[in-house]
Parts: sequence; structure tokens; C-alpha cells
Amino acid sequence: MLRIAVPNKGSLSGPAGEMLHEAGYQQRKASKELVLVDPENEVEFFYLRPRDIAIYVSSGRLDIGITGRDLLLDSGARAEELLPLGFARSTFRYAAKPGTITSPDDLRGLTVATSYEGIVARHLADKGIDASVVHLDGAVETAIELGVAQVIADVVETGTSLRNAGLEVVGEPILQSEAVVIRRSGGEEQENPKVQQFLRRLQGVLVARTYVMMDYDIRAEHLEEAVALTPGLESPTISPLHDQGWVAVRSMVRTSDAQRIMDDLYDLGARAILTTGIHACRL
Ligand SMILES: Nc1ncnc2c1ncn2[C@@H]1O[C@H](COP(=O)(O)OP(=O)(O)OP(=O)(O)O)[C@@H](O)[C@H]1O
Ligand SMILES: O=P(O)(O)OC[C@H]1O[C@H](OP(=O)(O)OP(=O)(O)O)[C@H](O)[C@@H]1O
Ligand SMILES: [Mg+2]
Repeated sequence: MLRIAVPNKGSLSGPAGEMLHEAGYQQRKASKELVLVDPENEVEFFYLRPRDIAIYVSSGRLDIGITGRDLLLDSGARAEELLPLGFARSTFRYAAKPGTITSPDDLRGLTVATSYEGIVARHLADKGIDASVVHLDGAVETAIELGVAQVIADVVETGTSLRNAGLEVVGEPILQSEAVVIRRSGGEEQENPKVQQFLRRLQGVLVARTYVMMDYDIRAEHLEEAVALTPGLESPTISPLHDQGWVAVRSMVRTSDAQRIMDDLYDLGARAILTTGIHACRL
């Protein structure tokens, strides 16, 4: 039975559960359930605090886990990324009151409040900056107003929390984060066929979320130009139509490009242009 760590709370928990459900795995019905066995898929899910997941996985007690890249790096645990999952995307940045500091170099001698002490301490050490770090559990943006620190380092997505606290970002992002599947560093998990199957299922969900299937009819003489617009992942399927001057084309296209491609195909003379969603996929 494959043993997988899943976030039990916070920003990662909902989207991780949805992705696993889309990949055909059973998910817990109540947020108090700590373990769920899915016998049909031979998987056991352990619902753990996102911050703890890299530690469990690095210990080898669990085969793989879903967590945030920032949490993985902050933990310092001997675990590494297997697959980025495209949700809970965020940056990790310094912020301060406008006009107080302009670059991380100005942090010398100041105090930085953060929930991600590991990342901040390493970043300061790498840059040779001598600053104090104070650990707070959350709502870090308030630390400056209350005089606990002059600078914060925190997760920034839309920037709304910073704006509401009257803060602005300082310097470039320290890192870009998103949800990731992790395994123990140097472990053999990637060779495990069950792990490979799990990753293929999640990759299938990512593809189904990113692509639509496009079908259209086009006059044979315009086929090459049409195929250039819809090259597909490998090569589009071309089927003959009863009217010999026309062919039918079927190809996967990125959802974000679909409307533009439909316009271009129409201009080229394509007709009966349809897109349909993909529910699941194995590439
Ligand atoms: N607003 C956000 N947008 C995108 N990702 C976020 C956001 N806030 C936190 N994350 C990501 O979620 C993970 C942190 O999850 P965690 O459960 O520890 O914190 P949280 O989502 O802020 O929940 P909590 O309410 O317990 O603080 C990190 O990977 C972080 O990058
Ligand atoms: O840039 P934004 O879109 O505003 O998102 C970033 C905010 O979201 C998270 O906070 P959360 O609401 O989880 O509260 P917390 O600080 O207590 O973790 C994170 O810690 C930031 O504060
Ligand atoms: Mg939070």
C-alpha cells in the first residue's frame, strides 16, 4: 500500500483534495479524519499539517507527500520535488513600510519577522547580511505596526494583505512557490511502479486542466496551414470526410489559446469547429 501525506488545513488542503479526487482517489468526507485507506487504489492517505509533511516524508515513514515548495525548503528536511502541481502559487518576499528600506542590503542590523525562519536565515546568510529573525506563526504583516520587527518576509500572492497593512515589497522575490509532490532525498521511490502510477494520474489531471480537444473540418488544400495552428502534442488525427475535398482534424490545444485558434481556423475556412473538455488523460 502506497503511503501518501496530504495537507489537512490551509491553502493547500482544498486544492490537493480536489486534484486527488479528479485523479480517481477516494478522499476523506470530514476534516477531522486523520487517515483514509483507499483499498481499490492501494493507497493510504495521511492528513498532516502542511509544515510537517516534508519531515514525515524525509523520515521514510511515508512514501511521498504533497506540500508547498516554500514549506519544503523552510523545513530543511532531506526531501526533494518530484512533480510541480500548479496550485497554491505564490512568491516569498521581504516587505516593509514605504520609504524605510529599498533593498535586502538595508536589512543589516534590523529584525525580520517571518513564519519561514529557515528560508530567511539561509537567504540572509547567503547574502552575508547580519540581521535578526523573529518567528511568528501567522498574520506576520501586523508585526511592523506593533513594533516587533521593521521588516517581514512572507508569502505574497495578490499583494492584498501587504496593501491592507500599508506595506510594500522590498527587492526581488526570494523564491516562487507552488504545491509539489515530494519524496525522500536519494530514495528509490521514483522506481516504485505505484509511485509512477500516482504521478501519471496527477500529470493526467494537469493535462486535462490545461488542454481541450479541438475538432474541425477543413478543405484538404488548407490542411497544412490548419495543422500548423493545431500541431497537438504529437500529431493531429486526420480523418477523411464523405466529401473528398474536406478532411476532419482532431487535436489537443491549450485552453488559454483555444478561442484565438478557433478565430484563426475560421479565417482559414475551417468550419464545424468544436472544443470539448478533457476529463482524464494519460500521455
Ligand atoms: N494566499 C495564498 N495564495 C497562494 N498560496 C498560499 C497563500 N497562502 C499560503 N499559501 C501557500 O500555502 C502553503 C502554506 O500553507 P499553510 O497551511 O501553512 O498556511 P496557510 O495556507 O496560510 O494556512 P493557515 O491559515 O494555517 O496559516 C505554502 O506553500 C504557501 O505558499
Ligand atoms: O498576497 P495575498 O493574496 O494577500 O496572500 C498572501 C497572504 O495569504 C496568507 O495568509 P493567510 O490568510 O493564510 O493568514 P496567515 O498569515 O495567518 O497565514 C499569507 O501568509 C499572506 O499573508
Ligand atoms: Mg497562512
